[in-house]
Amino acid sequence: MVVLSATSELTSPAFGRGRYALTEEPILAVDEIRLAFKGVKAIDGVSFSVGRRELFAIIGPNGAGKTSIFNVLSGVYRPQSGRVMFDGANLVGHRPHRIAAAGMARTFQNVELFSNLTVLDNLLLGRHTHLRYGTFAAIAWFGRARREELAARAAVEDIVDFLELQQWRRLPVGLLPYGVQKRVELGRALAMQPKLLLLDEPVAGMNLEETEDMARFILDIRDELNIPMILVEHDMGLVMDLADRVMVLDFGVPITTGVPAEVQRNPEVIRAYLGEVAQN
Ligand SMILES: Nc1ncnc2c1ncn2[C@@H]1O[C@H](COP(=O)(O)OP(=O)(O)OP(=O)(O)O)[C@@H](O)[C@H]1O
Repeated sequence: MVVLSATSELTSPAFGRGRYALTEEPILAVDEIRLAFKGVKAIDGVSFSVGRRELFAIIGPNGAGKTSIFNVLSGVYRPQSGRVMFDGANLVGHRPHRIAAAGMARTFQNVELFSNLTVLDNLLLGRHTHLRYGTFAAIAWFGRARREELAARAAVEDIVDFLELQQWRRLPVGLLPYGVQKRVELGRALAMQPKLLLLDEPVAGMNLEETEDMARFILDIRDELNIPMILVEHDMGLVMDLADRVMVLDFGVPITTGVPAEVQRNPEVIRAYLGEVAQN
């Protein structure tokens, strides 16, 4: 597995002021969001921002509010208060499909693909948010419809190459090993040409080899495709190796946010989270 040292990158001239340079407007700025379910405070005043080249991780014990944050960002839940500025616009109150079309793509804890469709068709469905032709043009198959369809197919083939899915491209997704299905799901999110990618436990249930492959693809997405990401993941080794910064949540409240080396040393984090893991 590639091991990144976020601290050395921050001081490296190659990254200037770091991946979350304050001079650059962040792709995402979350301001004081709160969400409660019948008195249960799932998110209790959370603020953070994500830089345009950053891999930002959110960790915390079960029930800390990680998935709820993803659900607020992607429009599944509407927070009772707070703002979610995405590329300069407040997303609160927008429906999930509008947020996806604005450039926020998401993968899920459980594989959510059409298992009877091939890898290529699943990826083409991800691309669907970018097709702008109407029904008449689609039926007549001319002009813009044809051009856009050809562009979509070319983009999907690029993703197949990038994620090394060639050998499975014409097979139904349901027949593929779990680790490959998770990769196809990642591909479908990439097909949306996202400005920000939300990865919800991308290596959950994977064996070591599949985890290492996924870690490599995540780094390539950041470094070659220049797509910023938010990673929610229970695999601490993966988070500490990959993330530029980590936010630690406990009971819906951030305990700390910083580069992995700092976060790992924070006594409150050790007590609230890492300590708990160490005892298990
Ligand atoms: N739809 C819901 N209705 C009621 N309570 C909910 C709902 N969704 C989440 N919660 C509660 O909100 C809190 C945060 O849950 P959330 O799923 O966001 O945590 P998490 O950090 O993602 O946990 P895990 O690591 O187990 O996935 C928990 O107390 C949970 O029970």
